[in-house]
Amino acid sequence: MIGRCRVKVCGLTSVADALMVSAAGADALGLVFYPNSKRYVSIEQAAAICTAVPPFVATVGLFLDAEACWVEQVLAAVPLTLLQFHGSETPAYCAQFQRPYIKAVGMKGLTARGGFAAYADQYLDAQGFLVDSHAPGAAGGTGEIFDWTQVPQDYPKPIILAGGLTPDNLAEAIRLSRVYAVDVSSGVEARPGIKDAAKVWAFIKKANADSA
Ligand SMILES: O=C(O)c1ccccc1N[C@@H]1O[C@H](COP(=O)(O)O)[C@@H](O)[C@H]1O
Repeated sequence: MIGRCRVKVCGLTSVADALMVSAAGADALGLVFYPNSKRYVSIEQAAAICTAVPPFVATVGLFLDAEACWVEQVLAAVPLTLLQFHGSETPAYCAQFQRPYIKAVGMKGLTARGGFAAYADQYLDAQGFLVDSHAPGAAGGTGEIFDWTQVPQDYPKPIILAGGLTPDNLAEAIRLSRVYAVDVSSGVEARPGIKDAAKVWAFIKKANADSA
């Protein structure tokens, strides 16, 4: 990692939380379009959030093994900057929307760094890879950490670290992983889908202090 570690805060469900997280200095906000999630947002809520966020804060739509027509429906109504595919979506599936995207990679079981590269290399047009704690092929968003020393160090595309990050463990996570960005959801919540302002500010302050 060179320079500041960027921060994505995921699982926003209200305009008020989106504005608070933006004011705290987040680079990106995540909106979960996976209907089984406790952080699921409707198209109407998501459109209101995207309209309200200030310039230069990216909006990221998270999908998990969604029907392509659901992704298209969201894209038609919500001005998203980036897509995040968090399931077992194939490279062809991810590419079909012709939008910038990141692919989540489950690190559990991918113990060798070569395993990561063999998987990630298939997604030729991905903008980057989000490494999370789930097993390959399993659903992510478990709130668990994994062995941060296994985060790929020399992969040629940006790596985003996710999974169980909190204001308390972030410094160690950044030190060991040296990633381009971190992504947090449950670690800065008061309860699922509702962010805790003090935790959000503490998390972003730590990210700024412990990178560069
Ligand atoms: O947030 C969810 O509900 C979710 C559901 C299904 C897949 C991913 C989900 N969230 C993403 O999971 C990682 C880790 O989150 P956490 O910080 O451990 O709670 C992150 O990328 C979230 O965006």
